[in-house]
Amino acid sequence: MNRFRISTPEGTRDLLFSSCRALRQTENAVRDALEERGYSEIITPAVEYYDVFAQANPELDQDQMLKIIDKSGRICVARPDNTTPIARIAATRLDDAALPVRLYYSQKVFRSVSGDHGHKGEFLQVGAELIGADGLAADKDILSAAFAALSRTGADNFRIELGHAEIYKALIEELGADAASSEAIRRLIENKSFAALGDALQPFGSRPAAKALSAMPQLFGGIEVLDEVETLTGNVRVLGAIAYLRRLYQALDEAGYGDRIMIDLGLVHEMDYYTGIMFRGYIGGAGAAILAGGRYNALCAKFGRDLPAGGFGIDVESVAESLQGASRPEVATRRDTVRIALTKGRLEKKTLALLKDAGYDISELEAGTRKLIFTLPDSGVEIVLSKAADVITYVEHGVCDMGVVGKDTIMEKGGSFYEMVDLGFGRCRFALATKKGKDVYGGYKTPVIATKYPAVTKAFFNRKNMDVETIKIEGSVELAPLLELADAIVDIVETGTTLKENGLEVIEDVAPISARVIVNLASAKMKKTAIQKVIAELEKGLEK
Ligand SMILES: Nc1ncnc2c1ncn2[C@@H]1O[C@H](COP(=O)(O)OP(=O)(O)OP(=O)(O)O)[C@@H](O)[C@H]1O
Ligand SMILES: O=P(O)(O)OC[C@H]1O[C@H](OP(=O)(O)OP(=O)(O)O)[C@H](O)[C@@H]1O
Repeated sequence: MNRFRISTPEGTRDLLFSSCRALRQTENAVRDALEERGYSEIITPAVEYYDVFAQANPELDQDQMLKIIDKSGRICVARPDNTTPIARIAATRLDDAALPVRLYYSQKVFRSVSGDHGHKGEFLQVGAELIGADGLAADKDILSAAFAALSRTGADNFRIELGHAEIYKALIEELGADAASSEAIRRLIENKSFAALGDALQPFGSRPAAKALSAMPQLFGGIEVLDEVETLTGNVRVLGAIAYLRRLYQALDEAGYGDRIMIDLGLVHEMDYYTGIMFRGYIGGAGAAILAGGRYNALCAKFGRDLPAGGFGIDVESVAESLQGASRPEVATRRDTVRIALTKGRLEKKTLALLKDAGYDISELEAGTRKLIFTLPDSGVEIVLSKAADVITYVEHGVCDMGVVGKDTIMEKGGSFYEMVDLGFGRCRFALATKKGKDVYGGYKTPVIATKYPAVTKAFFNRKNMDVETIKIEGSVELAPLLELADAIVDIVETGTTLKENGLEVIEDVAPISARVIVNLASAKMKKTAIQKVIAELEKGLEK
């Protein structure tokens, strides 16, 4: 263990001096705002039984829970979420308390993260829960607390967006899709993948629910979005949810928060958890939501007491970091710039040609220098050149607002971002290939598959219910079966020339590939107009 004596575990870090002061200042501001609104603090154990989270909140990914085995062999987890233990307490220890009860917490949550991604494995959350109350007044109470808490931190550029769980639920039920298609459609709405969503809804023809669902990824922005949806569907549950959001907006506007409210009707994650309004908060300089909350009327019942409830949690560390950075001049510039990460190599030329067609001055990029960051004159656009996987990293962390990257890299690396446009160039495919005439599936031996894309390969064979052994190869993967290291390969095939010239052949196609535009989750909201403009210009170039 000597090796690890000077480092901290993946996703954790020490905070010293000014960072501590900034964090505590933000934390205390949020706490004060909640105390003033009548919320009382509770503290729950840092370690709880796994069952608390597994049964109550199946949305929490068990891979991401940091597990600990106690002396009796029972599985415990470092608290991955603050709301679930509070629901446990509300349903059990507070059964004779007068309702509603307003609770708040200021404590860490923990996640098991893999190395080198820069994802946090522990963060301090301050949040509030209003338990035993339902309806407009209760939702207004919770959201007002969220607005008041963020205002109290001194942040001047934050927004909270509202959505409603009922909208997707009602439309997908009206559509009558099976469970697998419903989940595929939900994912595409969540990722704002307009084009792919259109394809997934194709089999449902011109059904009104299909039309309304296909518009969902685009239904975000100001309050006018609510008018739009009313022209798209006559579904009474959806119209009820829209009318409710309108009333809630009005109530919050009267309380002085109208300017800070955005709408996103494509908020569809954690569907079985949220039962009514859902909301997310964003702040300039943070690449992800810094606040998340909503109504979860079914949670307390999982602990034996049926109580309506709603609440939110704020990632105070990200808020503090954003506030600390806000005074730097480059941060102010970033607010008005759209920074695009381009994949160097095959995809670069075509993307630059599209930008040039759209009227951007790319002469500095054409000059063939070794520079990596370019400001396109008089456009508010910056270009960053990077390797494919890094495009995702930069966009995910919000240091670039958008990126152009192949679907192959997206499938292999995953991550949290919107995949907004299929640019249609850089076309190729993932395929399973082997030496001519070889039977990869024959016999009882576990097949060995060489690939640059182990995650894609495992997912492919998983869908086939087959166990394979993968070996990661960095390039010219075709060598592996020729050298008898592997039975087959999963690799990119474009013309098929490389396979042919090496005596290999495709056994099966795995997935089609093309270049995609990805957008950072916070930038999509905070810089919507500027980003939509760039996207529209790229798309216009494609039509030519
Ligand atoms: N024949 C092809 N081989 C590989 N990628 C292709 C091909 N045709 C299109 N592409 C797309 O181009 C993207 C970039 O490919 P490129 O080879 O330029 O980068 P890379 O594979 O990351 O680089 P390197 O070859 O240096 O590892 C791929 O991610 C893929 O989406
Ligand atoms: O079907 P084709 O048109 O022959 O193209 C496919 C080949 O191109 C890619 O390799 P690349 O040239 O990027 O080299 P790499 O293997 O080092 O990534 C891919 O990995 C295949 O080897």
